[in-house]
Amino acid sequence: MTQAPVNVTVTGAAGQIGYALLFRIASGQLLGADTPVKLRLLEIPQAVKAAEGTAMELDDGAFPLLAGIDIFDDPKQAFSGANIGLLVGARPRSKGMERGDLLEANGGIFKPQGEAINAGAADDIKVLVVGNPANTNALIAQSHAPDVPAERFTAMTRLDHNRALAQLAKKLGVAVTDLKKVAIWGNHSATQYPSVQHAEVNGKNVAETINDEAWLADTFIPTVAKRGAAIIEARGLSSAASAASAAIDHVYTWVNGTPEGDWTSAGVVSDGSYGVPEGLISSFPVTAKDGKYEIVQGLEIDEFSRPRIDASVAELAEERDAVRKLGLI
Ligand SMILES: NC(=O)c1ccc[n+]([C@@H]2O[C@H](COP(=O)([O-])OP(=O)(O)OC[C@H]3O[C@@H](n4cnc5c(N)ncnc54)[C@H](O)[C@@H]3O)[C@@H](O)[C@H]2O)c1
Ligand SMILES: O=C(O)C[C@H](O)C(=O)O
Repeated sequence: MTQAPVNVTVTGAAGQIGYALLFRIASGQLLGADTPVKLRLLEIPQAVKAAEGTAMELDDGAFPLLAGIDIFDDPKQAFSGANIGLLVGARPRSKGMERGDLLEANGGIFKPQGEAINAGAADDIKVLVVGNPANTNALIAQSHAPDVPAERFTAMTRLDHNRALAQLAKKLGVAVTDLKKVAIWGNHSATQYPSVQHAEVNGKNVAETINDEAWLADTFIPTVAKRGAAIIEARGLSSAASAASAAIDHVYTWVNGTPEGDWTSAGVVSDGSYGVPEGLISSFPVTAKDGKYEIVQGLEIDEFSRPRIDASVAELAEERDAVRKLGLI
């Protein structure tokens, strides 16, 4: 160990993503093999006992980098001193629940968590919201943390990015590492736009190499955009290990940077780039350097891409308007 432990707060710690995520954090995959971590787990009171069970298993892993585990049911305590916040716990949609009800229920979670981050997190706090609807939950939390730079709040679309890489690698018969500059635009929802407009396979344009616009429009895009629903249909539960893996990737890249000549995708606060209204937390192609995600600038957006980006961004604006109406932002 070469440095002081980093405090990582994980909400929804007793849930299925939490179970897949915590062991990878403890093993050093979130921040690197030289960085010890202290876990601060947040759960609702009814699930604290289950979180304690997971903590017992973490102890039993004898992870050299795991410097401590604390469990809370109070966001103020859980986020006190947090350097990284992984906001996984959210209210799932239940039978008969309308979209507005879901947004309101999640507002009740992400507003106090944003306030707690504002009140007590470390100055270098980085937040990743995984719990759905991730972009709008991130917006709610961010809007209640006025003292934290807005760009420290991000929403997860790395799972969508990874799904896009996997589908393209299969189609092209290449390794995922042969692909560069794939991008997810917009919302982490079925309206998202997984784009290959600028993507390269071993230095060649992906769309030209595939040479099949119908496959891109009618198979690739819906497969990626609806993959979450397909996993729920197949497993009877939403994606967990792949979501945890993507959360690890998102934070690792944020801290350690993107490779030269490539980018990744993340939901970040819009600065107005590409016609995305300023302040919305939308997915963009992003690079990471010196601990900051930045939107890739200056890309030409073609006629195929423009309406698809706009449609997903319009959905984000609707969600923002709905939570504004509910007084949540
Ligand atoms: N962004 C993505 O790519 C992505 C991918 C997969 C799943 N998700 C979302 O992640 C979320 C978690 O998924 P899961 O499968 O782990 O769900 P889960 O139901 O197994 O676990 C959620 C946990 O959150 C806890 N929780 C609820 N309210 C809380 C609060 N106020 N504070 C702390 N904990 C709270 C619950 O007690 C539960 O243990 C869901 O919203 C899911 O839709 C997002
Ligand atoms: O939980 C869901 O609704 C699906 C999840 O966001 C996913 O993309 O797998």
